[in-house]
Amino acid sequence: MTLPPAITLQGSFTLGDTRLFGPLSVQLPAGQWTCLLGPSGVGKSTILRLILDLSTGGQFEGKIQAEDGQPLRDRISYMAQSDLLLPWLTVLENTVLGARLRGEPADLERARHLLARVGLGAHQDKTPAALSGGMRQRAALARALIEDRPVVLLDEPFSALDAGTRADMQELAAEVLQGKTVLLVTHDPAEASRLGHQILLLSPAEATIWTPPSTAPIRALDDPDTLACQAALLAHLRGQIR
Ligand SMILES: Nc1ncnc2c1ncn2[C@@H]1O[C@H](COP(=O)(O)OP(=O)(O)OP(=O)(O)O)[C@@H](O)[C@H]1O
Repeated sequence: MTLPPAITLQGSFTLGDTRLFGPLSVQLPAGQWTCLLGPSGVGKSTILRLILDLSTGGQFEGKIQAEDGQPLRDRISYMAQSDLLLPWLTVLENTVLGARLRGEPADLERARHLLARVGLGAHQDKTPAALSGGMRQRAALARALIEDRPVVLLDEPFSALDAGTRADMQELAAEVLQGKTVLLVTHDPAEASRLGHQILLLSPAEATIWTPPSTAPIRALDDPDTLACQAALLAHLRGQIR
């Protein structure tokens, strides 16, 4: 595996005749978690799709590059907002789908281990239709975590989970993805305050840096600085949409 690179995105994005965001500059530090927040529809998922070089329905003018100058293609693991599980495969088969699509041997032992860690050990032979929404999201998380890629893009990966499970999955993701360059889209100020080495607030005009707590992630849920960051961030976001 190559070392996790820093990534820069500079430019503007237009949908039809309307500029959605930019010109802006986003820097993702190497080997760190960046949490991206912003109002619904501002273009957070679009930024992930641009980094992935997937279709967006719009036009991007600018550049996206890894600091090491190497292509990002084949170095990214992605968890989309919808789970994208294949309905005819079991949970275990969905977890190793990436290897299967690449024609590589599947690491079933690691897949089973990760499924146990996300609480789906007893459900690995079921199809997605037999799972709840939160269980499907955890299956999609296991599929993203099993890919040993230096860059990881997560689009609201914990949004369907109950509070306790969400905290557990944040801790698991922080452990498994330690040292990788991670971009996490979230609407949750508590999540960003807990997980972010860097917190970015996206608006149509710019991406601004919100100062995270001075301690290293992952931070304790009851850490006073983390709670203060969460409260201040929420107040700011509420002010933005009023
Ligand atoms: N494939 C597409 N074709 C055309 N327009 C699209 C497409 N995908 C997204 N859009 C539009 O692009 C804009 C930004 O969408 P995007 O999903 O990036 O926002 P977001 O900030 O992630 O929103 P949310 O927080 O609600 O998930 C929205 O106006 C959306 O309707």
